[in-house]
Amino acid sequence: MSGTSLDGVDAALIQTDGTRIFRHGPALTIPYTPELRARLRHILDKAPQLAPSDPALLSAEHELTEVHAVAVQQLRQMAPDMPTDLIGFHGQTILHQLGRTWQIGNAIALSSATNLPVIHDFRTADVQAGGEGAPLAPLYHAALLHGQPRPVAILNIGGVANLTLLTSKGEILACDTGPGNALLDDWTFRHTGVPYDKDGQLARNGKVDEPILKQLVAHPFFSKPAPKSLDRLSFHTALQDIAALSPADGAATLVAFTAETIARTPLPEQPQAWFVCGGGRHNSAIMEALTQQLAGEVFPAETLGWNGDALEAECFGFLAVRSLYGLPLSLPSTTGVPAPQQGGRLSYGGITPWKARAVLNTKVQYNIG
Ligand SMILES: Nc1ncnc2c1ncn2[C@@H]1O[C@H](COP(=O)(O)OP(=O)(O)OP(=O)(O)O)[C@@H](O)[C@H]1O
Ligand SMILES: CC(=O)N[C@H]1[C@@H]2OC[C@@H](O2)[C@@H](O)[C@@H]1O[C@H](C)C(=O)O
Repeated sequence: MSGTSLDGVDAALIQTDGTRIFRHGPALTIPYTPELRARLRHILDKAPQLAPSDPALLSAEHELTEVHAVAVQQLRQMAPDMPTDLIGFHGQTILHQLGRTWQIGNAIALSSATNLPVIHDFRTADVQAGGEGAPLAPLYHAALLHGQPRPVAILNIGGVANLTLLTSKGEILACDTGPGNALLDDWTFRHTGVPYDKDGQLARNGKVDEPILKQLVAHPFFSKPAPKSLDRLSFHTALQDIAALSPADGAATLVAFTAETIARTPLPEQPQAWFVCGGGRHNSAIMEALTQQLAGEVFPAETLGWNGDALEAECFGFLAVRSLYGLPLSLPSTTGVPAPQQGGRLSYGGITPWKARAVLNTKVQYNIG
């Protein structure tokens, strides 16, 4: 998984049948080099005008696929007792708009490099069926929350923030809530040259500009009921709105923007507990703002023994298995798709047919023609 923060590749091993989670294996992160991050950022800015054959795009895609291959190799070395059957490869989202979602990453090259089947392109089927194509983590979140007192939520604060609510009746409701860390990252980088506001230090020294915050949260997206999704750049104009503020006041205002839009998300029930994953939970300014604003208790994902930096990567392993079994990846209540939707595509580059067949035959009882 390489998320919208563009900070690098998160990889995790998981043992699952796509419904139950048998074992959380090791996880790791390989940061993108500042140079690759800058190139990806540039590609993201230009994505609506880019052709899939654009040389800069292909070269970045090649490089990020190599980082994924290294991540897989390192993970396998970390857990020699956990045989790896399948890779779930999300790729890097460079564009996400109504009716169009675009992740880059070369699944055939990853399969060739690792000698494993790869499931990728998780979002297209949902979008083609009329869904938002995101968020896709909710079915994994629901599996993780199995047995927890309800209503309960998982909140992911990545570049964009998204939540999954498991209602008292056990329904799974999900949406993107608004910005996570991405605006704060861009603002911090612009003013300090470092890629993110470590532990919220910059934001803590600032004061929220209430009139600007009021104007930012008035956007109709925030009062729209779930499901709904966002692009990394969806609220990027906020950086112009706060341009005249000091670096610290701007950071404080962006932290409040993230927390307040999470708290404002219209939900049928308020969760009694929120388990927070994603890099934003390391930002104590965000966590404190959430604790103040949310009715339920706020905990880092680690409270339940999870690795909050690995959940998204684990999710795409889980979804890869669901894809292989033909189980839905999304529901009307998670992406707005009209009916539960399968998804994902399988690539196996360079794998011998007999190995591919062996893997698939043990995983699904079906004939490969
Ligand atoms: N110690 C820290 N202090 C403050 N913020 C941090 C810290 N560590 C990570 N972050 C934030 O977390 C971000 C990375 O989060 P994460 O890896 O969950 O995002 P992502 O998976 O790329 O995004 P998305 O979930 O939107 O796809 C960093 O860009 C940074 O803003
Ligand atoms: C299009 C896309 O890549 N969206 C990401 C992004 O990052 C967080 C949020 O926005 C979420 O909707 C999604 O990622 C997670 C993994 C998801 O699909 O659940």
